[in-house]
Amino acid sequence: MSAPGTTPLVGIVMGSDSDWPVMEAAAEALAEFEVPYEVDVVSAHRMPREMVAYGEQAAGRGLKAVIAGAGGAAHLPGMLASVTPLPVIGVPVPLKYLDGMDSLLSIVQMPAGVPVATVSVAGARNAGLLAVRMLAAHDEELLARMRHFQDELNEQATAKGKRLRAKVEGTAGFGFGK
Ligand SMILES: Nc1c(C(=O)O)ncn1[C@@H]1O[C@H](COP(=O)(O)O)[C@@H](O)[C@H]1O
Repeated sequence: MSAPGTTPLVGIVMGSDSDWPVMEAAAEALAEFEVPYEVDVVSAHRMPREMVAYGEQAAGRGLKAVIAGAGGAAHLPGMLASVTPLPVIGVPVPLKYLDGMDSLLSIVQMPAGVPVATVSVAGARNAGLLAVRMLAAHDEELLARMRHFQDELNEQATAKGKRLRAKVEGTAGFGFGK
């Protein structure tokens, strides 16, 4: 899936459609920055030949980064990283057992030479934002939008401090955000 008439720049893939409720946040982050993306199910375990083909063709199709999410024995991100020269961002998807620790450790502990940028368990939004930053390194307009986004985060955090001080002290007391 990608917006009509646009070439996807980021591929969001996952081991199963059951990962979508977690992975959707990556798509939302990319959409906020109007970065075209595609989504698909690509499992290293269940469809290894298609997984290899996806990884091998990703750069040639114009993708600049791949976000790969999987749960349990999450080999998908690492296997994709082994067949594409593109940056791969891994999202550990938490399942019913082990709270995502299994996915996290499967993704994060890659052998030297095959990097996967692992985000937190269920951290798909950060995966999307990291992909935006990667693209922004070569795109001044996107860089400006990321700076604006960071300024907004700063304002929101400052407002939280102000609200908390007002609640605890009765008035907005001393603080950085005063
Ligand atoms: N970890 C992997 C891989 C893989 O790494 O290739 N393929 C599927 N899966 C994971 O299996 C879980 C259960 O999948 P089902 O819900 O389809 O049974 C999902 O979280 C998926 O990412």
